[in-house]
Amino acid sequence: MINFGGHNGLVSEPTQTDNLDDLVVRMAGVGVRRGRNELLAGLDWAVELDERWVVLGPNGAGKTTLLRLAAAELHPTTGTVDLLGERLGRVDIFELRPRIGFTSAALAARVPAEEIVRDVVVSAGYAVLGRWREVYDELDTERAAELLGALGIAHLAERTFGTLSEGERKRALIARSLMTDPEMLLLDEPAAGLDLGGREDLVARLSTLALDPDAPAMVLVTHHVEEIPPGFTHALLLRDGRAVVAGLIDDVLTAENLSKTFDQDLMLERSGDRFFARRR
Ligand SMILES: Nc1ncnc2c1ncn2[C@@H]1O[C@H](COP(=O)(O)OP(=O)(O)OP(=O)(O)O)[C@@H](O)[C@H]1O
Repeated sequence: MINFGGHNGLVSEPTQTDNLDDLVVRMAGVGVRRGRNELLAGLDWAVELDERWVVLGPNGAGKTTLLRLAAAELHPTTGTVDLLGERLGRVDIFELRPRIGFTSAALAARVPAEEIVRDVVVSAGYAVLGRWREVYDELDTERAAELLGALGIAHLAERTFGTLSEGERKRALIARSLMTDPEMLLLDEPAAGLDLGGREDLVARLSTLALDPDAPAMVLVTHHVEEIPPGFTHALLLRDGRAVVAGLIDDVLTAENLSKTFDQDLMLERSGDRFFARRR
């Protein structure tokens, strides 16, 4: 079990009046435009502290753009984005970012191949990447070891990042994203490129995390319903930069909604707490 420092425990029992304090993401009327392209449009979305969201949609739907907004990497062209109670545009993003864990293929590509895995993880606490000559605090080094253990790759701590398999890299970067004990964890296609065993292992580990009441709020982007870890509570389906539907996973994940989102006649099956989809 990972020690999350208990920041969730500091929050008082939610009541109707302080519900707003529990919002880790609030987007209102959000649009992102680049030239003539509307990457996102008219998006209203809120994520609460104890929620685990999956964002599903076809290629080009705007999923990564949405996650980059939630990671304070991007500003909206229209509308407002509040993250952890702070309004984007009014807050110092360098203070905000350590409170948000983020993994993506873009981040993986920026890790120098010769970086030692333990340093990839521990350097997150210092908001750096590829600066392995930092002198790290012993407690931070211990936490990095604990996180690598929780993700099943403690034995790879001394290896260089470049020698890891795709699946091992993903796990190392998830460990890194948890290093700062973030209040929100954003995962952009964490299972992309993994073989069946690697995917199943990652889904199981993310499920353990999702079911841990002390874990941060989570948002996971994927193209595949098979990659939804048990314990995820909500889903947002995106198509052409717009929300098709959003809400509790059991209400949102239907064959009809998936068919609308992916513009195909799809069947959806549920086996236990996992989902499977195919063309009708
Ligand atoms: N800087 C840009 N200028 C113009 N168009 C852009 C820019 N960045 C992204 N886009 C377009 O915006 C759309 C949404 O991109 P985004 O990466 O958010 O989609 P996605 O749902 O994550 O896609 P994928 O599943 O393929 O990763 C795409 O059509 C993309 O080509």
